[in-house]
Amino acid sequence: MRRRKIAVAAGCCLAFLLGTLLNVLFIPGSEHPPPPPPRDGAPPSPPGPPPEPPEEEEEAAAAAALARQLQERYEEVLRYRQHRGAAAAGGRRALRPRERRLMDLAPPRSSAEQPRPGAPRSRAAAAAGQPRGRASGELSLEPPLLGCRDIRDVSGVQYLGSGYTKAVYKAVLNRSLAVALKAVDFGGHDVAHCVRQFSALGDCYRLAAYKIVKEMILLQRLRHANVLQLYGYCYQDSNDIPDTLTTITELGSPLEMIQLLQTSWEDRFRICLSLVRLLHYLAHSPLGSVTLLDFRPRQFVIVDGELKVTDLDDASIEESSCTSNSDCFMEFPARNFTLPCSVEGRCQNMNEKRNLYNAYRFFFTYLLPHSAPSSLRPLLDKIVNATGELHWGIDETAAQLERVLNLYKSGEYLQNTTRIPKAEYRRVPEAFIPDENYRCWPSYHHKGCLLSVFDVNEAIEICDSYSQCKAFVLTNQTTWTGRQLVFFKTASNHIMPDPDKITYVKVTD
Ligand SMILES: Nc1ncnc2c1ncn2[C@@H]1O[C@H](COP(=O)(O)OP(=O)(O)OP(=O)(O)O)[C@@H](O)[C@H]1O
Repeated sequence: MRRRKIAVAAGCCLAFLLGTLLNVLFIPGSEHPPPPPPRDGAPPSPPGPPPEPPEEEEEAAAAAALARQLQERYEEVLRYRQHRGAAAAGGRRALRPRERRLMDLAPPRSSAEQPRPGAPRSRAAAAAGQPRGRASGELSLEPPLLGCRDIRDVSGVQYLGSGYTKAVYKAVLNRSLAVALKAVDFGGHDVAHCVRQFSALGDCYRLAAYKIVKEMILLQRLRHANVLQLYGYCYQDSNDIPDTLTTITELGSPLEMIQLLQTSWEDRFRICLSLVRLLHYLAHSPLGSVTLLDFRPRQFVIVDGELKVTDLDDASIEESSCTSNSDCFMEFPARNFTLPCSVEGRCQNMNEKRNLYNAYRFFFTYLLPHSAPSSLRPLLDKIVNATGELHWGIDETAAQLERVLNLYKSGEYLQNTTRIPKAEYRRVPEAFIPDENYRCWPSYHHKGCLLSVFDVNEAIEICDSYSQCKAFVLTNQTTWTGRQLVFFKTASNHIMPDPDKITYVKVTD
């Protein structure tokens, strides 16, 4: 079972986090980075010297444990950097300078892997502007790549959030581009816990920074509309630690479930659809089937109404090995599943199914059926039930959600409903009613009743069903599905000219 993460209370650590980040951001990187500090986690000495006193033995054991963890994280990062096929076929190839830099956090194992003292620090940045071909195993950050110089003079720095390992800030670059800056949270649980255990800030920083390197590699390799975009990165010395890493990514807003529950079905459906498109991509990704081991809503952000995954440090491509079905046991708080063990000794589609069940329990049950158009309810209920029972894989689930989208966009979902208007309406072209608003739910406008409709008949149907509705105004604005936004009004006493709008006034009740 995965460890339970402890959220860092934003307020209490804000000052410290901000200080840390500002240090990271504003201490200019030297052109010649110092060699890495000596590792605290040196392996225990080979047999020969006289036995050490117990305290020193304990220290050596702790150092060895930390070195092991560093080595494991380093190897994990390598696995993600190298394409699976390439790793199996060709072994390791020489690293290009930019990749070299990314792997500078590696625990040195041989002289060949040691970061070279005196190597120009700005190498990665200098190479950054040049396009690179995409080869398997390559971490090529394509232009426009942002780097240290871009975040040296930022404005509007604002704390956004933090978790177990990282702290995230909003910043405006060049007074124009708002981005998210992510760095290891020195005050976070991960570093604090490690320092308590090993008293080695430098190596504890590195251990945590591997998570950012892994995330950065995955953001780079998993290219999809619902994966947050990586804009660049910066290595700078900070807090006596050389080469602290800050990533620069697309900015989103944290996903607030309570807020989402108050939005229109159309917008909630968009979140579910973007999640399913993401999971479909992850199941068939260039790295193999990727599972998100930490699937809480806080691992996602919203960008222009679309859901995007931001936290990838807990993503995994390992498919569990098995000798029998009982090895393929998936445990969730309210349900357990046993998946079949394939003849190749792998739990079949476990990564995909884990994602899907988490999508069901964290998203679909809350967001999909609630206040959906009544004719779509049976299909939506079927999707919720099938994913809750893991009867479908991601391909079928994605196909069914796309079907819902088509029914909704094409207006086909309205065909089964009886559409006989109760009242008569007078059409007033190029006209608008500025006031006479009433509130309704879920409205796109906080003061008035602004809803999306497929066509004028649907608007009439809505106005007929509200006793306070006496008129409505078709705007020239549309939602993400192309539906028209309509203001519903309590009266039509003041009609104003507006070339982009059409008003309909109820003439009989
Ligand atoms: N690009 C972004 N735009 C806006 N907010 C973001 C962005 N990336 C992350 N956040 C916010 O910052 C928080 C912490 O980021 P992240 O999840 O990467 O850190 P973490 O330490 O791995 O967290 P956890 O322990 O929950 O896994 C997130 O919960 C999210 O709300």
